[in-house]
This record gives sequence, structure tokens and C-alpha cells, in this order.
Amino acid sequence: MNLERSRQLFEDAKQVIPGGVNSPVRAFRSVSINPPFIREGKGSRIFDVDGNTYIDYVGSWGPLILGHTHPEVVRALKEAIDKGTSYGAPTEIETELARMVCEAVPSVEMVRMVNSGTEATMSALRLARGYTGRNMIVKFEGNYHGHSDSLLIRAGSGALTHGVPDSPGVPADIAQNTITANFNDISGMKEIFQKRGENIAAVIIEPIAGNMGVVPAAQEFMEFLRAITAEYGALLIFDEVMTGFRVAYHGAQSLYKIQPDITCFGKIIGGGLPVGAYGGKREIMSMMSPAGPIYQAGTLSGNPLAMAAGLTTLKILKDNPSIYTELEEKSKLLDEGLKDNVRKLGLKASFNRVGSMLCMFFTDQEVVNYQSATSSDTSKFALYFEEMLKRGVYLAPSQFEASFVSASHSKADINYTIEQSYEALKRII
Ligand SMILES: Cc1ncc(COP(=O)(O)O)c(C=O)c1O
Ligand SMILES: NCC(=O)CCC(=O)O
Repeated sequence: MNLERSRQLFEDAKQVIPGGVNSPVRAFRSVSINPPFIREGKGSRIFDVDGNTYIDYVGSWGPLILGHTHPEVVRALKEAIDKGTSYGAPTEIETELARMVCEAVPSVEMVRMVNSGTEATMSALRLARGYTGRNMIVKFEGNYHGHSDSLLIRAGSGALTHGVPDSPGVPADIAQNTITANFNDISGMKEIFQKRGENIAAVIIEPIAGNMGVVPAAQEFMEFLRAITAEYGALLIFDEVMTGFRVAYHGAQSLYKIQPDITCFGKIIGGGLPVGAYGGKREIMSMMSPAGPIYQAGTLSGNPLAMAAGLTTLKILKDNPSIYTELEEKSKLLDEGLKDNVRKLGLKASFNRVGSMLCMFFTDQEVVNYQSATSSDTSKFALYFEEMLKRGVYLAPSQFEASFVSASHSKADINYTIEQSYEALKRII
């Protein structure tokens, strides 16, 4: 496999960008290879600068549920760009997108657009603290909510992959307001609330965690969280940056049938452009400036290009509910094919999947939390990853990430992936 041009570009990048990348996970450190530099994407494929083609299961880390350069999204962007790139003034399309989000997710009566998932969760915490007048936040070990100070503690995703779940630079007096809890552990949560319940502003959770691999919360656990937060007057925040419009049009909360107080979005609602959002009940959201006293702002928030890409994506998803049925079918096919390979080769692996988010863990434990996820053999994953890349299948370069199937993946793509996975696994045992 030739990655020579990518290697050169990576060396150049390292001269002027820390680690050569603008987000750590892109450096492929944990799989010890140089990352391909991407030239373009189309549908389920990405093409690198050395002429290699890959079936892409990263989809820009989740946003591209319709695949790369979907013609309608591209058209909407071209139309928007001809009119202007940003005004820093209200536009009609912001209300249109806000309305679509509110209609899709009943717990969200009002929503504020920001520019990333990080901003969404950071602002949601400020809102929860301002609304409740309390400081403490509970987050779960292995959940990742972006890189704001309060949340970069026992975090998943790149922080976990790169071994820095607690980053230097986060002041201790900020960190002490974050309590970390075990995912899916009811008795652990009970204890936390018994000790600190009166001081807890919010519990934030990825309902279907996607940043320690894919690890869904158990239904009883979610019901318990809803009940205990309500009992103590704390807010329940669902981080649906990854799951929103992904696992179902109405989000993970529609699968659990639980309404959080605040929901965070990102990824899909920007259709591949930089967007995040947070929303919730009118009474809570009305605390945000200028309606209320809690401040949060953004020069480029509600950017017309980002709104155009997001709105077009959501409209396509809403008008074509069969997309979700097909995503389920294709993802199930992939999941079962991968399981079958593992069985045929007599290997040990554990699988989690919800809709088009899936993960194969190199462990024989059932993966239900951070401890079981991190029992995976990451060096085996690295070998597998490299074998798959060589065979033209681009997975997320870490054991602790989800694979995403998109509407643009064909059954032939999936079957090819299953075949190549068999060959890759055979090579590494
Ligand atoms: C669940 C979750 N929350 C928050 C974020 C942060 O979003 P962003 O990278 O857009 O800041 C991510 C991904 O990065 C995520 O997966
Ligand atoms: N699951 C991890 C992410 O979505 C974040 C990507 C990044 O940090 O670049």
C-alpha cells in the first residue's frame, strides 16, 4: 500500500500544526501508522492523495449519515454560498432548522445553535448550573462530551485513546466540580446522590456511548437516572451529539422513551459543516441570554452555510424514513457478518450495535462500561485496523470509537467489508 505522498504531507504538517493534525484522533497514533491525507469523498468512499480508495465507516466521525457530497446537500450549499457566507444577523433558515429539531425531539421546545458539540455541552452545563444555582456535574467514565474543562475528565474518545483522560491544563478547582460515575451502575449513582445530591446541577450522559466503542446504557439505568435527577432537582442532560438523528430520527431518547431536561446535538444537524446545538424545555431555555441572564454567544453561530447543509440533511432524513430501516438492515448484515467471521476463526470478540453505530471489541467480556471496554486488546485492534486499511476499508483508528454505516453504503460495500474482515482477522491470529 502506497502512502508516500500522505507521509510527506504529514511531515510538512507537523512543522506547523501540533502533531500534524487539528484533532488528535486523526494522527492515527494508537494504530502506529501515518494517516492517509484525504483528497475527496463521494458516497461511501474516500480517496487519498496517493490514489487509494477506501470504504469509509468514519463519515467524518458521524455527521455524514447520507455519505460524502450528497448531491442535494451540495446543491443547498452552492445556493447558500452565492448569497453570502455569514452576516452575524438573524436569518430565516435558523428558525427553520430550530423548528425541525423541536418537531423531531419532543423534549426540545427551544434550541440554540452553536458551532460544535463541545460548545453545545459546555453551554448546556452553564445553563444547568445557572438554572439550578448548583455547581456539581456528574459525568460517566469513558463518555466524551468534547474538550471543555469540566468535561475533559475520565473522558473517552481521543482522550482515552491517547491515554490522557484527565488533561493537564484543567484547573483542579474546576475538576473538583465534576464527579465521575460508572456507566450502567445504579448503586454507584445512588451513593453519589446520597452524598452530594443537593449540590448536583446535572447528570450528563451519552445514552448510547460511542466514545469508548459503542456501549448502550441499559433501559433500567436510564429510567433510574431520570427518576433520581428529578427527585433531587438536578437536570438530566442527554448528549446526543453522536446519537441525535443517527440511531433514530427522534434520537436515542425516543428509543428509551425518556425525556431529558436538556439535549445536546452536533454532527448530523450540521450535515458535515461545523454545528452544535442545545435545547430543552421552554422554561429552562428561556434562561439563556438575551431572553434570560445566562450568557452564551457566537460570531458564526447559525451560520447560513451550516444551516443549509443541516436543514437539507434533516429534510432528507425526515422525508425518507426508509433510510433508517435500510440503515438497520445494512448494519445488522455487517454486524452479523463480522460475528460470523469471529466464530468461524474461533476468535474471541464482543460486539455492540445500536442501529448504524457499531463496534467490535477485542475482548471476551460483554462490554457494558469503561472497565469492560478497556479490557480489549488494543494492540490486536491496531493490527486489524491496518489490515483493513490495506484492504480498502477505513475504520476509526481506535478501539474506542464507533463505526458508522451511512445511507450511501451499498450491500456490496458491506459484503466486501465482511469478506475483507475475515481475511484481516485471519492474518492477525
Ligand atoms: C457524544 C459527543 N459529544 C460531544 C462531542 C464533541 O463534539 P465536537 O467534536 O464537535 O466538539 C463528540 C464528538 O466529538 C461526541 O461524540
Ligand atoms: N468519537 C470521537 C469524535 O467524534 C471526535 C472526533 C475528534 O475528536 O476529532
